[in-house]
Amino acid sequence: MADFAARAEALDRTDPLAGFRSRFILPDGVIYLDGNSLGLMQHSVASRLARTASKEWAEGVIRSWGGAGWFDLPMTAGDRIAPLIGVGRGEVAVGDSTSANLFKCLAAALHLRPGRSVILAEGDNFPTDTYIASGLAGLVERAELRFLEPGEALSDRIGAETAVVLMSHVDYRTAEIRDMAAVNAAAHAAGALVLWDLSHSTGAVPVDLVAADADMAVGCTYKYLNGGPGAPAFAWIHSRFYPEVRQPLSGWMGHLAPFGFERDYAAAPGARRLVCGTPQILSLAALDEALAIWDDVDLAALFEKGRRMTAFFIEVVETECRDLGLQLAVPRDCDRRGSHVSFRHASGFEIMQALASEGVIGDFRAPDTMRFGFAPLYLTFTEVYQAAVRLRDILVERRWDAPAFRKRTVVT
Ligand SMILES: Cc1ncc(COP(=O)(O)O)c(C=O)c1O
Ligand SMILES: Nc1c(O)cccc1C(=O)C[C@H](N)C(=O)O
Repeated sequence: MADFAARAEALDRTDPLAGFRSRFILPDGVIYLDGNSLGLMQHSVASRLARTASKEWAEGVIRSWGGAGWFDLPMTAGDRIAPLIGVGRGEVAVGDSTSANLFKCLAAALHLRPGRSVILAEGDNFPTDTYIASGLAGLVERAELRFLEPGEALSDRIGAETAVVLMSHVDYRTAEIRDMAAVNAAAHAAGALVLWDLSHSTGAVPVDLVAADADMAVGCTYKYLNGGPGAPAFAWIHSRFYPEVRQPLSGWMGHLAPFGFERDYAAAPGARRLVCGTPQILSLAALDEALAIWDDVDLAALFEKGRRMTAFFIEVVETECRDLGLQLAVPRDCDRRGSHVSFRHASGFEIMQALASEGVIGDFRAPDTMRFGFAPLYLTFTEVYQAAVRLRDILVERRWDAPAFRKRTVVT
C-alpha cells in the first residue's frame, strides 16, 4: 500500500488541475465519489444565489427579467455548455429536466421523420430515458417503442421504420463510452436520427457533437457540471433541422414573441423554441455561476486526469481487494471508459452503506453495482487511494455485514 500512497502523492503534486479544488465546498470528513450523480457546490455559487435572491429578486423584482438578464438565462447558460459538447453559441437551450427534454427531442425526431414509427431505445439505458420513450409512444398513435438489447448490433435492429435511436453516450452503470460517430453514421445510413443522452459525459469525457455528425442531444447539469440539485438540463438539436423543428411543449417562453400575447404559437428561431415555460431563475443562476469555472479548465488535462483516476482506482482495488468477491464492471480500456468505476458484488448495497458510514460516498445501482464517480475538478489521487483502502478494510473485516447496513433507503 505504501507504494500506492507514494504514487498518489506524486500524482497530486504534479496535478495541473489541483488549484480548482479550493473553489469547491468540500463536505467535512468525506471522500466524495458521487460527483457523477450530484456534483459539489462552489463557493461562488453560494454568493451568486445570495445575490440573485436578495438583490435581483428582492430589490429588482420584475425589473430583473430584463435588467438582470433573467429572460436570456436559458440561452446564456447554454452558451457556457456549448464548448463542452462541441457546438456553437446560441444552439443550446437550458431548462426543465433531462426527462422533459428527452420528451421534447424524441417528439421532434418523430416529426422530422414522418413516414417512420419506431423509437429504438437501448434496453438498459437509465430508466427515465426508456420511461419517457414509452410514455411518448403511448401517446402518439403511429409511434412504437422497441428495445436494443445489450450485445445486439444496431445494424441488425435498425430499419426503414426507425425514426430515432435513443442512446446514452456514457452508460450510467458500465461507464462504457459509445462510439458516437459510428452510431450516427449507421443510423443515418438507415435514414434515422439519433438522440444522445450526455448526462454522464458532459464535463467528464470529450464530446464533439458536430464532429460526430450528431442530430440531437440532452443532458443533466447537476453531475459533472455541478449545477446543484435539480439544476435545469440542456437540449441541443443540429441547426440543419431548423426551422422545421417542432417540439410539443410549445410554451410561451419558446414563442417568437412571448410578450406579443398572440393566440397562435409561432416558434422562436433556433434553440430558443426548446424553452417551454418561465425559466427556473434561482436554479439557472446557480448553474450559470457553476459553469463559469469551465472558462479556466484545460479540457484535455481534465479528461486525462479522469482517465488516470479511474485507472488508479481500478489498479489499487484489484490489487488490494483480490479474492474478496469484487468483479470489475467497466471497460479496462480507458478510452472506452467514462469517469466512473463500477464493481459488482452480491452484497454491494451493504458495502456502499458501510463505506458511507466511514465517510466514503459512492452509490449503488441495483441489483449489485457499486459505483464510484471521479470528478477531476475537485478530487485528489490521495482520496482515490484512501477510498480503496477503506473498501479493502470493510471487505476484509466484513464490516458491511451488520443490520444497520441492510436498511434500504429511498435515495441511494
Ligand atoms: C442518463 C441519465 N438521464 C437522465 C437522468 C435524470 O433525468 P432527470 O434530471 O430528468 O431526473 C439521469 C440521472 O438521474 C441519467 O443518469
Ligand atoms: N437525479 C437524481 C436524483 O434526483 C436523486 C438521486 C440520484 C439522482 C441521479 O442523478 C442518479 C444518476 N442519474 C444515476 O446515474 O444513477
